[in-house]
Amino acid sequence: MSNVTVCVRFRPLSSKEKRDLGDNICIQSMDSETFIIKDEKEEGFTFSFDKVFYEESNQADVYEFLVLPIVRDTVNSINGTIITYGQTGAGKTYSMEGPNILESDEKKKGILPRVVDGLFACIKTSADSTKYTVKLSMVEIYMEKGPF
Ligand SMILES: Nc1ncnc2c1ncn2[C@@H]1O[C@H](COP(=O)(O)OP(=O)(O)OP(=O)(O)O)[C@@H](O)[C@H]1O
Repeated sequence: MSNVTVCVRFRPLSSKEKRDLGDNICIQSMDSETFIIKDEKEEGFTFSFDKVFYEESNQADVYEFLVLPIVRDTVNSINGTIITYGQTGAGKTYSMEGPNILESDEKKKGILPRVVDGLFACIKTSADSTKYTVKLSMVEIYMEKGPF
């Protein structure tokens, strides 16, 4: 795997989307790395990623595959960055924070609270007596402007 891991995540349709558009989706899953999008003429286009998180995937799946390796590297002084990218309503905030940044439901909490827990859990179990300084920053780029 390269130094950059690129995944795609599908979110479930909202009740409004189901009401307005029905619950047909144009995605056909091939496997955990590949899916096909069918256009209105039923022509299929195949896309592959390091991992595809389908709509039934949960926050822990995303954390374990994508984020935990970065957390582990960080404890070994290797910088890491996690970027969520997509149109409005795609699910960036949900993946990063969870349904609410103060989410206390273990299953629903997003990447950010898991990173903080994971980072300190890794430091706690590290065998040697290394002294750690932890710095973490978050930025939002909106309309190609920022960081905010
Ligand atoms: N994997 C998911 N499972 C369940 N609900 C989800 C999931 N991803 C997103 N949602 C829901 O979809 C809605 C839109 O998601 P979210 O606010 O995260 O989008 P966003 O990409 O951050 O949008 P914006 O760019 O407008 O801030 C929210 O109500 C969120 O709770």
